[in-house]
Amino acid sequence: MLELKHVGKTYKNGVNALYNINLKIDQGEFVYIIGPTGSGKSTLIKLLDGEEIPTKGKVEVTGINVGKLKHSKVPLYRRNIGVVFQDFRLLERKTVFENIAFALEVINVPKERIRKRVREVMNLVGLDDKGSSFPQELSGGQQQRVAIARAIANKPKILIADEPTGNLDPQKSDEIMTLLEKINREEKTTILMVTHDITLVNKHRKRTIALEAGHIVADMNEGGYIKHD
Ligand SMILES: Nc1ncnc2c1ncn2[C@@H]1O[C@H](COP(=O)(O)OP(=O)(O)OP(=O)(O)O)[C@@H](O)[C@H]1O
Repeated sequence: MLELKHVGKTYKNGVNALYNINLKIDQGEFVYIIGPTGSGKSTLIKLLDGEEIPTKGKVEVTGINVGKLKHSKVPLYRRNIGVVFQDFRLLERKTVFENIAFALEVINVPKERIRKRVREVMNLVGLDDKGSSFPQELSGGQQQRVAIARAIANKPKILIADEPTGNLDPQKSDEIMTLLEKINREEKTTILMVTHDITLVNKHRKRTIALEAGHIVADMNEGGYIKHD
């Protein structure tokens, strides 16, 4: 479902961010991407969502050659991918319900379907009773749940979670992991999670891809990565 073949990325300023990356991720996998700062994790994600174009090789996602997509086709392609960030990025003036609904409104989903799906994902993330709350009225963990609900509302094939637990305490981080595992299981979403949280990686063991200075230095099926930045 996702394949990188001999992918290299050199930015315009001459920085080499990735070298000869070969990687295959199957539908339904849950994969961690770890590595020290500057190792190329964000670049890898940007190549997947079409924000950046590889300077070498081929990035293929759901059969689409992402690096060759026309600019005008990128928004439609991105509907395949949901993204969650460390800092939640919710719309402060909209309620929880509206935040999630908005993601569907912008892609012209009919109103009735929006209502149904928003209720469904609010239930999935355990926030049935928070529809009319505003983001500031929620805890960090709850805000991240809303961001996750919004990211999966249109049933993307891939969910990219970029340090989703970076702003949360260990217990809340654990709960978010459990939620992501449930989404992976129930919605069959392929999940790529970038993280610095080695405790989580060691506790919720999964395939773990480690980057260092633009190279894949390890790809471990059962995780259990013990190394410090
Ligand atoms: N837009 C850009 N232009 C030029 N160089 C860039 C750009 N984005 C990233 N880089 C460089 O590419 C390399 C990889 O950066 P990247 O952001 O992918 O690392 P990262 O692993 O995501 O780091 P972090 O954990 O700090 O987010 C770094 O040397 C960085 O300075």
